[in-house]
Order: sequence, then C-alpha cells, then structure tokens
Amino acid sequence: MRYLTSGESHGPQLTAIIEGLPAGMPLAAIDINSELARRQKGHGRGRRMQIEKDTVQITGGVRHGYTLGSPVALVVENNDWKHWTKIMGQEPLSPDEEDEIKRKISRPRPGHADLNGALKYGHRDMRNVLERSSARETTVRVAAGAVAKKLLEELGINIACHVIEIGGVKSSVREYKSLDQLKEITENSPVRCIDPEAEKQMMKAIDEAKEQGDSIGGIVEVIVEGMPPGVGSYVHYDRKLDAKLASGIMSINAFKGVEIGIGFEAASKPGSEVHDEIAWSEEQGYFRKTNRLGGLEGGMSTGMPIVVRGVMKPIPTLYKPLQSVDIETKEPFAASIERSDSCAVPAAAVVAESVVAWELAAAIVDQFYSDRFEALKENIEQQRVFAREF
Ligand SMILES: Cc1cc2nc3c(=O)[nH]c(=O)nc-3n(C[C@H](O)[C@H](O)[C@H](O)COP(=O)(O)O)c2cc1C
Ligand SMILES: C=C(O[C@@H]1CC(C(=O)O)=C[C@@H](OP(=O)(O)O)[C@H]1O)C(=O)O
Repeated sequence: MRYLTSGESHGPQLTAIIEGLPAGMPLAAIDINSELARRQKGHGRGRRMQIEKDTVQITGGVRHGYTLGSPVALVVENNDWKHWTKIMGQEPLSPDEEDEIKRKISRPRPGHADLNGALKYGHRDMRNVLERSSARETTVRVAAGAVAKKLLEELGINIACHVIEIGGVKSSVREYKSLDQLKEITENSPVRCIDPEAEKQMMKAIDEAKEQGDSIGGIVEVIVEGMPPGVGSYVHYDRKLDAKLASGIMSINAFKGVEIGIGFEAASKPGSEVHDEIAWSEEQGYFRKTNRLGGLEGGMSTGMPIVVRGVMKPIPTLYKPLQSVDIETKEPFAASIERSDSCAVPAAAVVAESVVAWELAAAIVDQFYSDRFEALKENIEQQRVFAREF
C-alpha cells in the first residue's frame, strides 16, 4: 500500500492518492475531517489556521461508504488560495502589479528548504521551493493517515498521541488509565499534554518565544495498542517495522530524531534494565513483563504497545530573522519573513500519529491477504489466535 501527495501551500488544493487499500472497508469523509480538525489545533499556530477549515472530498475509490479496491483520492481545498491567485500565477497581472507581485524571494531562511531547494532545482525565486516544502502538505498526510487509522480501528488497533516536551518544559505525568482517557485529556489541552502543570509552562514558553520573535520545538509520543505480534520481519532491512516507523517520523517537516521505547536511554543502562522479560498466561499467551523496547523486537511487533517518539526542532521562520545571504547580490541580509507559526509541536503530534498509523496499516496490508477487507479482518484475528495458542 502506498500514497503520493500533490499540491502547493497556497495553490488551489492538496491531493492524496492511496493505492492498495482493501475493498469493502467502511470509509466516510467524517472519519477524515475529525483528524484534519485535530491537526489544525494547538497553541502557537500562526494566522493561517484561522483562514483554513480543512475538510476532505473523497473523489475516487469509495461508493456508498465502502472502498472499492481502486485508488482512493482525497482532496483538501486551500481557503487561502483566493488571496494568492496572482502570486501563484493563476491570474494575469496588470503592468503596475508586475514588479510588486513577481518580486522574487531571494533571502533563504536558515533551517528551511529554501537554499538547498534552489540549488537543487535551479529556482532563483525561492517561493517555488517553499510552496511545496511547507508543512501545509501534512494536511493530506493526515488525511491518508485517517484512512489508515480507520483500517486499524476496524482491526481492533487503537492509536493516540501526546506532547511530552515543549521548549525544555517536560511533562512529568506519563501514566494514564487507558488510551481513551489519554485521548480525552489531550483533545482538551491546547498543547496536547496530559500534565496540567507542564501544560501551563509550555503555553508560557510558546508566548515568550513569540514575543521575542523566536520559535521553540519539542517531543511528541505516539502509542499504539492491539497490534498483533509478528508484523514486520527480521529477514530484510526494508521489511523491519521499526525502520519503517523511524523513516515515517523523520519524513515529517522539522523532525530531527526518533526513539522507540526507552530509545536513547538504552545507551546508559545494562541489558537487564533494557530488555523485557517474557511471560505467558492462558488468556494472553506470551507477553512482556515490561515494555521498555516499545513493542518492537527484531523488526517485528511483539504484541505489546508500540511506543514511538519524535523530536521536532524549532520552526525555522523567525520574526527576528537570522542572518542570511541574498542570492541575487550575495550581500549579507536578514532572512526573509513569511507568516509563520511560533510552535507547531501539538499539531505535529497529530501528524506523527498519522504517519505511524500509515506505516502500521501499510505493513499489515502488505503482509496479510488484503484484497477483501473481511478476509483481512479474519486473517488478523487468526494471527492473534495463533500467537495465543502457540
Ligand atoms: C505542523 C507543522 C507546521 C509548521 N509550520 C511552520 C511554519 O509556520 N513556518 C516555518 O518556517 N516552518 C514550519 N514548519 C517546519 C518546516 O516545514 C520545516 O522546517 C521545513 O520544511 C524544512 O524541513 P526540515 O526542517 O525537515 O529540514 C512546520 C512543520 C510542521 C510539522
Ligand atoms: C499551512 C500550514 O502550515 C504552514 C507551514 C509552513 C511551513 O513553512 O512549513 C508555513 C506557514 O504557512 P503560511 O505562510 O501559509 O502561513 C504555516 O501556516 C498548515 O499546517 O496547514
């Protein structure tokens, strides 16, 4: 199963085409719209999020609320597009507008894709780079992830996310009764954090960064319950499930690191405090007494909760810009300022949840017979029974 996306940040729409979904899976726009709305929330977002009200149109692959097995096409229109038709070259310019509107972006922002993209594709107007390198594209990645989440949900697999650090403020509440409880709390938190004290400090840190024309990053965590054991494989590098999850997280704009389970902490601990002892019970079959390795061993799911974290760097566009060089004059200049978020970690948590959902759903669809959704459901149930009785 795979998908591609198309569309510019200020173009008319974003599109995703998903190939390889089973036939007969229930799917409605409402399943996707709720996820799009989650991605738009979060303290620290810029004005763009007030302009957009992201909603999806399913323009292919679904009939009477069920997938057909043909490619599923998802479209999200950009409300902001109507303000950009001239800049994006879709409307003729009058001679007195030419100079003003065709003005090139020539001062690359450190940390964004501007300069590398210009050097790669030869664009002297770096708007041609930023339009596609913008995280606006994560809208349709979340739409594709919502389809994956629907598939997982139907198979009894539950997924959630939360923010565990922003600008150095750490959440110290790491216990929760259930994933559903975690979801309920984070949906009501402006920073998607389950620690009310840390939540206040995180919001303060975001406001301070904004006031100072600066930006801050953070760490998000995704948890998945109900994965059957044995998804992925140890036999080849490109079938390892942990590698796929890491690649998915690293593909999100501004993500610079990934951890699975205790992650980097494993470096300083003895093996006896890292590996999870194996146990067995009649009702559960095999299980681990702890879950320090985050539900993955040997590139495969263990059946324990999958725990993946990702670190997001601070947003590169700064209202108090860093020094850069104008590519036309080669003179030093302050980097250009585009309207920007000051912190997008809460939104990025939803993106991380979506990419994890996608990678897990794709691994399942690729591993089990999945032309017919009902058959896939039976196969997953059989795998659970097989593992329990093994
Ligand atoms: C949800 C989200 C929102 C973002 N918003 C902005 C923004 O408003 N301004 C900005 O400069 N970068 C923003 N970024 C980060 C850039 O898109 C990212 O840094 C850029 O694409 C360069 O890629 P890299 O950081 O992965 O190297 C955002 C990222 C995410 C995930
Ligand atoms: C549009 C979104 O995020 C954008 C990501 C982004 C960037 O450079 O990555 C820059 C900003 O774009 P704009 O200049 O249009 O406000 C953000 O708003 C979104 O998340 O939907």
